[in-house]
Amino acid sequence: MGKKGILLVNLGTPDSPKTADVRKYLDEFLMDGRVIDVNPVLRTLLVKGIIVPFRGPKSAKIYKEIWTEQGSPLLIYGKNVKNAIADRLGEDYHVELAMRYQSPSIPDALERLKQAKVDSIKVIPLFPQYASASTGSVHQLVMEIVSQWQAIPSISFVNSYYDHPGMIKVFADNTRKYLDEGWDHILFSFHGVPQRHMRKADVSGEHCLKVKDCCKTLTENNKFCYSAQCHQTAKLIAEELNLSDDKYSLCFQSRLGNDPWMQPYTSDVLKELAGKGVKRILVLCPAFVADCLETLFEISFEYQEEFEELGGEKVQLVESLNDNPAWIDALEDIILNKN
Ligand SMILES: C=CC1=C(C)c2cc3[nH]c(cc4nc(cc5[nH]c(cc1n2)c(C)c5CCC(=O)O)C(CCC(=O)O)=C4C)c(C)c3C=C
Ligand SMILES: [Fe+2]
Ligand SMILES: [Fe+2]
Repeated sequence: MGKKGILLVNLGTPDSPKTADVRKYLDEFLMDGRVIDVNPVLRTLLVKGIIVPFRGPKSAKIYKEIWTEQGSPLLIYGKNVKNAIADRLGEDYHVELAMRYQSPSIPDALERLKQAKVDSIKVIPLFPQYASASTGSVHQLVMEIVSQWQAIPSISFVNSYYDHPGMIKVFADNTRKYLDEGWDHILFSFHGVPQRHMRKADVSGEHCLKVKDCCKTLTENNKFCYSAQCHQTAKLIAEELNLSDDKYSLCFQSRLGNDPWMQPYTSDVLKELAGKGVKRILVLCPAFVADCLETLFEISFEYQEEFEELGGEKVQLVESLNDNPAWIDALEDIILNKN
């Protein structure tokens, strides 16, 4: 019998923080029709004509701030997790790590699984919540590639694990370490997506952004809604920490462009909290399994600065799952038990 193939996939990061590499990364990322989901001509004009030329140098500056001697944190944690889970699963498994954009690429990782003559492939996106722009894009590309193979092995795709008890517990345990430092409020800041993506993911066509508080609870109608899955993750972590409803709130960061994104925006919530006299905020980012530009810079630097200007004092990031051994336990359970 051959081995079982496991393909772990995260979003991607530039090969280096040089402007040319950041532009290459942004170009591949934002030309994805599941990310900028407008007609191809408009997308090409927007991405190649405006976003990449102007955002490239700005993003490169930020990447330089978070870059380490070993490279981009997102990739370093990805490699550590891949090695740890491969050790854990042992001889019967062949584990590969890929990035949806840039390297290591999905085509190369799939080729290695093919060369290893695996009997099956299980695709595990490193995104706890399903979004068309993240998990959907990974699954689409894997399907496109594997559909061209002569011999197609058994293949399965994990949609999400927003409520996995082991994962929830790692976020909660990471938070507990800070709790006795006296925080006025706890924020769950998730990466946002445009509201248009929420409408498209509504399998009923009658729920998301149409019903009051549409995504605050998870139902049959919104089970693939990224926002509903984010709310559920936050609720479960809050329950694990025994937080009362008034002690925490949820918000969405990283908006790009002028279209409305999922709300409330993190910046607006910071403004509101500062207005109420809140001084010290603890922030969790449970859309990310690893610390990356969005947490290390956006939360710890940009939102810290914004909050200070509003009269606040401290925005403290709770570290992500990274290569925490308890996360490896949870991931092992996801690999072995999730369909
Ligand atoms: C958690 C899952 C993610 C979703 C969903 C997602 C959607 C999404 N993102 C952009 C635009 C950008 N995102 C950027 C960085 C980035 N995004 C995610 C994850 C999700 N994005 C991660 C893990 C990262 C960090 C990568 C790293 O190298 O550390 C960036 C690049 C940085 C910047 O210039 O700000 C952009 C741009 C859109 C438009 C979108 C959905 C439509
Ligand atoms: Fe993003
Ligand atoms: Fe929804």
